[in-house]
Amino acid sequence: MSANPPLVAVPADVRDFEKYRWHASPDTYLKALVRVAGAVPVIVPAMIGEIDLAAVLDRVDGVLTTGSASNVHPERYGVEPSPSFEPFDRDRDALTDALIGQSLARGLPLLAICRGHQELNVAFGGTLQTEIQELDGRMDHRAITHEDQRERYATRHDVAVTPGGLLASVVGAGPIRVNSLHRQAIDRLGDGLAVEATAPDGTIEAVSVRGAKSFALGLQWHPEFWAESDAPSAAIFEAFGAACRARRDAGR
Ligand SMILES: N[C@@H](CCC(=O)NCCCC(=O)O)C(=O)O
Repeated sequence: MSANPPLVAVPADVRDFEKYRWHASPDTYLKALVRVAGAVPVIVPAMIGEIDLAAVLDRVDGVLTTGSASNVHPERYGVEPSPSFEPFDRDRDALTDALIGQSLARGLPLLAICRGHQELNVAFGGTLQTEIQELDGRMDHRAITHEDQRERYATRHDVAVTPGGLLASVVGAGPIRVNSLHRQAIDRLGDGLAVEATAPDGTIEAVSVRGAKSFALGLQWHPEFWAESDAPSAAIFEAFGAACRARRDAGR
């Protein structure tokens, strides 16, 4: 561990188990931040309204929003809720919406993964589709059923990388092979976002924030899972870590 590592805020998911309510994040994201980005994650409880988020953002050098089995509540993008959009985590929705807006306004680096990528689109006024595997011409982007997470997170399809974009500057011209564990996807792209990668069925797989003051990338896939062994996944976490170090060096 290097001296004075950058600190990265990670919004917690809220889960009920073992008779307690937990505010927690999967360790795959935390390990990729520590081991590949060279950063220290700081898990932020999903208690917006009770915590001073500005005071947290004063002290961190970047934000990473994780994937999750829960979905952004459709009311956030103007769609009537129905069971096909469940499960929800409305406390996380509220936290990530504020974190994304405030971190970008401050010029903090942002890496938004899977649910986080969908949250980024909604934060910019975009919408999501649910059960995309049931739509004409679309692939099945869901995880396979398997006990072994390495099988669930095995790479499934290529993505075409937009030439000249932020992602291309990190992973090269592509295409790159990615994993896929989602049933929702971007429908209408948020104003102010740029498409950075697409799947063969047209699914928007990566976005960046136009005119962002720092690194700001959303990815529908999961580079965290293979960040220690897959070159494009490592490059993404290394680039995010470098942006966080630059932010730290510039003064919080
Ligand atoms: N719930 C959303 C986002 C998908 C996501 O973040 N997946 C993370 C992995 C969850 C798992 O272990 O299956 C969607 O389904 O689109």
